[in-house]
Amino acid sequence: MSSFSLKNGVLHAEAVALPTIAEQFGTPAYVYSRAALQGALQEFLDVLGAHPVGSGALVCYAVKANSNLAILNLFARMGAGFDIVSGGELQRVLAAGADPQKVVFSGVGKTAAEMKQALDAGIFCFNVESAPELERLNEVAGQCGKRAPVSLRVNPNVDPKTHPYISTGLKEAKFGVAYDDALALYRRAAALPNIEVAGIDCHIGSQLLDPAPFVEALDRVLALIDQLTAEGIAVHHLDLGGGLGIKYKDDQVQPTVAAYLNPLLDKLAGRGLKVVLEPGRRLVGNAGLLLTQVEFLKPGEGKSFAIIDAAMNDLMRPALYEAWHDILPVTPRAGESRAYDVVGPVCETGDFLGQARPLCVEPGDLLAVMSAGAYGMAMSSNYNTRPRAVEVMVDGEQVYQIRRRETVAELYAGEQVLPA
Ligand SMILES: Cc1ncc(COP(=O)(O)O)c(C=O)c1O
Ligand SMILES: N[C@@H](CCCC[NH3+])C(=O)O
Repeated sequence: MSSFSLKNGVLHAEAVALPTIAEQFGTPAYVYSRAALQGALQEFLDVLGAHPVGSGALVCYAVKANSNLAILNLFARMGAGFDIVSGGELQRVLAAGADPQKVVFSGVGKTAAEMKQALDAGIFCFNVESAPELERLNEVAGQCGKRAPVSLRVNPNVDPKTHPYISTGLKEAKFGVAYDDALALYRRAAALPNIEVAGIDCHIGSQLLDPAPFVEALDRVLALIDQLTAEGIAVHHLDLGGGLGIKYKDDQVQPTVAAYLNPLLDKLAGRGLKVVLEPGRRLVGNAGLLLTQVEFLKPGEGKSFAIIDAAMNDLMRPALYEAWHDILPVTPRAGESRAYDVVGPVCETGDFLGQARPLCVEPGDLLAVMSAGAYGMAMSSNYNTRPRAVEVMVDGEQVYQIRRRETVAELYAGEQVLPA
């Protein structure tokens, strides 16, 4: 299912031609498809709904992947919960209409203020990532006169076989509690007066295209659950994290949600655990593209550059991870193509969105940087005093602006010069 396709030689988002969007909103622009967003979440809901273990499961969208209110609101309306990693994200999801009882709070550095904020909101669970965090949470909950529901994020030491920068479940990662320490920390949690052991959590990394490591991680977590049960420490839910990958490149195969989830759900039969999932990228990644215009061409002997009006500040994944995003001409030309490095105006050699891409383009042409819905806008910055791009959502023939383009004045509005 692609919501972005060529119609009469022009790339469309659903029923809307991308040049129309460029004319109305300018470039660079993030363009999302409502149908693709909802379809991606629905795939999870369908698989869960069809499995006996999946009823009562909670899909907590990982807000970090794309935190636009309109997207959060769409997911909330479909019954999703949210996985947050900051007080800011909590405020966002509540503003978007989230049910706090469907919010889980992950992250290695929760401040006391963030803990209080989440306790006051009445979130579903804190995914605790270290011993000192557990102690702090106990203290803050005591001050608030509450008991904090807790899962320990257990690090199963499984290799997710993904990019090292986005793998999180290995022993050497900063995330989670080491597998071998988890039992002792659960004992401590069970003994603390203001902590209520609620569940267990694990997340092994991002952009996994092979479901096997998820199964391996689950086996390790289940062994731990058995040890906990033997000690009389009951966990009621199992949070399997996010991490399911998407297809960025033609030669990649994107596993179906069923292929990923069913083997996991099968293993949980008869255990009576509520399942929680935290997908991020999979729900939004292929539902968004970055629309940009070619400013100049710099053909050369060695390298040729297509200089576009989007840059690493808009989409930093290529610069940060050498991540590959498909770059498509919006109105493909007939003619000979040349290998271009597609680069932005930012003053960094690493400011590229693609390298050696065969393209037949002219200045003024529009390009679509595909699969940019996840960790695109969310990781954008104002480097080089570049206002962040506009975001629009296409729904059939309608286009809605869901975040306006920033103005330069907004970028320095909080700054102040010294008195004369
Ligand atoms: C704790 C946690 N949950 C969920 C996610 C979402 O991951 P993804 O976007 O790969 O599904 C992440 C990011 O890797 C994470 O750190
Ligand atoms: N930002 C990363 C993924 C990090 C996942 C968050 N733990 C990416 O763009 O691929």
